[in-house]
Amino acid sequence: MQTLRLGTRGSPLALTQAGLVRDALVAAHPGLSVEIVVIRTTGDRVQDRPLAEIGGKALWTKELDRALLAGEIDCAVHSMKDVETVRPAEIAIVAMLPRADVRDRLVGAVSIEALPPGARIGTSSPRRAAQVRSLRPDLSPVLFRGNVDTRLARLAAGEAEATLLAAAGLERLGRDDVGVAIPTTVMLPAPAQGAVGIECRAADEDATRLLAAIDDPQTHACVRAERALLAALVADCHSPVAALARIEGGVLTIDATLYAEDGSESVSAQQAGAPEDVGVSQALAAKLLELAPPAIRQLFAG
Ligand SMILES: NCc1[nH]cc(CCC(=O)O)c1CC(=O)O
Repeated sequence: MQTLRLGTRGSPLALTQAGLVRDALVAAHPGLSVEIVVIRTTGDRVQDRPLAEIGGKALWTKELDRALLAGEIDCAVHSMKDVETVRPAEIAIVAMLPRADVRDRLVGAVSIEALPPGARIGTSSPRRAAQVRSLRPDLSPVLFRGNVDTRLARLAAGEAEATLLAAAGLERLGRDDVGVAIPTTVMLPAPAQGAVGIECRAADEDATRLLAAIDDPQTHACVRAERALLAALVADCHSPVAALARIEGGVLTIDATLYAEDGSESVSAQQAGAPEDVGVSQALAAKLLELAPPAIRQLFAG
């Protein structure tokens, strides 16, 4: 019997997502054995500082990349939202599970408008901080890191009046009773939010074939377009950028908003085209940068 070693981070959400991938693989390939291998990452170790300070990039992927390239695992599961835009050439993103709810959930109030004046919002996301301040300049973002349970505990301990969490993570942890979903028209999500991706070594034909069977092409095309936008903006998961693609009638439409860090300014645009055409995202990036005031433009495109 063939065994596939599936690398993952060790957080409760990562382990749940790895379980979903294993179940999908076993359903697609009866007789395949999938071994889940937990790899500890820098992002999991250091929880008390903003991500950008710890060295910024590759916090969640570096150790998994190393294990993959060293042959200790055959594939790696990631929340696509946390995967850097530029990946090593030897590693290929082969498959994505069907996307979960892409929205953010507000925990602590029924809506952003309902929050008391000056309320503290626990988040470590520059996007969420800018978005709440663009909606309510009186609100004050405070640094909140750690996994979902840690953040909810810090909220319960009174360290903030509210926090924002991805609906996808809450749902996968069976916590969809927590908070209220904010419509994407009010708060556009992070690029790739709600998508779980699986990578393998680009040269590994066996793993590529096994993983291809569980790929959701619609999710993959939308997330590819959102990531191509980040690449064209020279942005990453620490940039105040929101983007969401959808496919309807064979046409991919992508919406995006760039923010000034304090949320005082923002610029939004939309672009549509063929799902496989990265030119759609590149055209959108060009449009956004052209419309952006200097305070926003300086944050992007290098
Ligand atoms: N950066 C942390 C992170 N990465 C992926 C998710 C949730 C799951 C997802 O968006 O796919 C979260 C937590 C959150 O934003 O609430």
